[in-house]
Amino acid sequence: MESKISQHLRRHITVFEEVVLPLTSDLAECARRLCACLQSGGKVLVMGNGGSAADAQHLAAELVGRFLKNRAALPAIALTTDTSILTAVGNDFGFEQIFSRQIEALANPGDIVIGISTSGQSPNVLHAMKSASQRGCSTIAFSGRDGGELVRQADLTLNVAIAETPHIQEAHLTFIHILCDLVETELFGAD
Ligand SMILES: O=C(CO)[C@@H](O)[C@H](O)[C@H](O)[C@H](O)COP(=O)(O)O
Ligand SMILES: [Zn+2]
Repeated sequence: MESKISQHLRRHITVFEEVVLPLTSDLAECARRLCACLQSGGKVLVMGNGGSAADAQHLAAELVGRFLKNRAALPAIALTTDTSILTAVGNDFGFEQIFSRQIEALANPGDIVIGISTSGQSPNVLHAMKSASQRGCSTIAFSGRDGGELVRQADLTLNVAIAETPHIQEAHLTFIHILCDLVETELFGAD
């Protein structure tokens, strides 16, 4: 058991050193776009499946509530939480439309739409990113492996180019914390 634990932790460290650290300037660009969007009255819409749905909710919670600072609420919506919408749209229109339908209902030009997918191939995320672009939103992908179709659709991509889903997800969660930290500091100042 101990060897399995150290194996996971060693791989985590390697991934962060070799794959995540080189994404520093992309993360900074992502933070700049989020700040510009929020400063001009836009909002953030975020989605993903499974563990990435949890990540989407984590990001929205830290923007609406707080990351570390007590400050004004920031507008962010996870498209993964309303089970009535998800079941009605999934049942009546198809699972690939559960996020795109909400984009059609909620997204305005200038909003940022973030799609989180470790494979970059989930049809419901791809469909929503397409709808977002058509509505004049800026799109950001958190992806993995070769980025899949998602990176071809997104305006900006943070791709964790490894094969293991759990390690990709661990990197995505770190992106979320770094971005919340940068947005909070840029918009509300360092303490
Ligand atoms: O968390 C995990 C595996 O670590 C799973 O729940 C995983 O998120 C699900 O299989 C998702 O459906 C995968 O979707 P995606 O990341 O390829 O878009
Ligand atoms: Zn997981």
